[in-house]
Amino acid sequence: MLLEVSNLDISYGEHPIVHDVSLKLDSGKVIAIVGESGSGKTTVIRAILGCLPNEGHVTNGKIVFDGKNLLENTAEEWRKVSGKDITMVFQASGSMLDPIQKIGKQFVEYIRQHVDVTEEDAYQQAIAMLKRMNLPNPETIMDSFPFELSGGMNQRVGVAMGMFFSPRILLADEPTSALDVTTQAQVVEEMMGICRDDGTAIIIVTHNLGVAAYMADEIIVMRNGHIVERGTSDEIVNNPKEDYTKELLDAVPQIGGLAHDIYEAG
Ligand SMILES: Nc1ncnc2c1ncn2[C@@H]1O[C@H](COP(=O)(O)OP(=O)(O)OP(=O)(O)O)[C@@H](O)[C@H]1O
Repeated sequence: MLLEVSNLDISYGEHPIVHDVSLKLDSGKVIAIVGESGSGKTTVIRAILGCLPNEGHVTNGKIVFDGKNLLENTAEEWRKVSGKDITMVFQASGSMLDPIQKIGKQFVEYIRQHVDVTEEDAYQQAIAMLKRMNLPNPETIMDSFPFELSGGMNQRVGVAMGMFFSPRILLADEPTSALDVTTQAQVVEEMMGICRDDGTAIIIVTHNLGVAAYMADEIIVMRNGHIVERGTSDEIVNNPKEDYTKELLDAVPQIGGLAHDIYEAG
């Protein structure tokens, strides 16, 4: 088992937010965590990456990655794992990219933080990764500021950085939410293609049950910090047990009528 999260409780300050969350993830598999805003989805994946905000802390449970409980990691051990073995693509790619630095400078620095390569090598490798994300004219992109690119392009840059080290686990926090439906589908497709090639496992956090059903082997439904239902995409979309899950499915028109169609297509 690549990742095993058991009985995780998380608080912000004195307030318990996430209760008794468990999940198991094998290499190459995809789990989607869905649920309404504030249900605790992002908090769970931030805990897995060891990047809860200051006041956030795990109060109970284990996060075992590759046989080791990450919660016992020293700061140095976390640094080695996060950004390389476990990476995160953020909601708005903008939040990952510095708005006042060119993409190329950021990408090259990111690479050189983790591996000892020359600037030129890092540059060439970054270009190759942008090509894998189907970005046209990667040299021009490297020479651009984030605000000079479209949302879809920034998103692809974020995914390219997140995938650069062929992480064992990619944590994707609504990686497509800022994009229109067609671009969403393309970016998801590209991200999954690279993950399949590299054997990367994914945990994706999303409001979009269409995206979840299309991508995921397992869907976990969260509400108020609790897991209320879980199952295969087929089970959740075609045979939901909980009223809450049914409500999320009923919201499908709001997500473009995609859930069923996309699942059938997938
Ligand atoms: N830094 C923080 N300090 C205090 N409370 C927080 C903090 N971040 C999140 N929370 C609270 O934790 C709860 C869960 O938030 P979280 O962001 O994990 O939910 P989410 O399901 O990912 O929501 P969304 O879909 O809107 O991103 C919310 O009630 C939120 O107000």
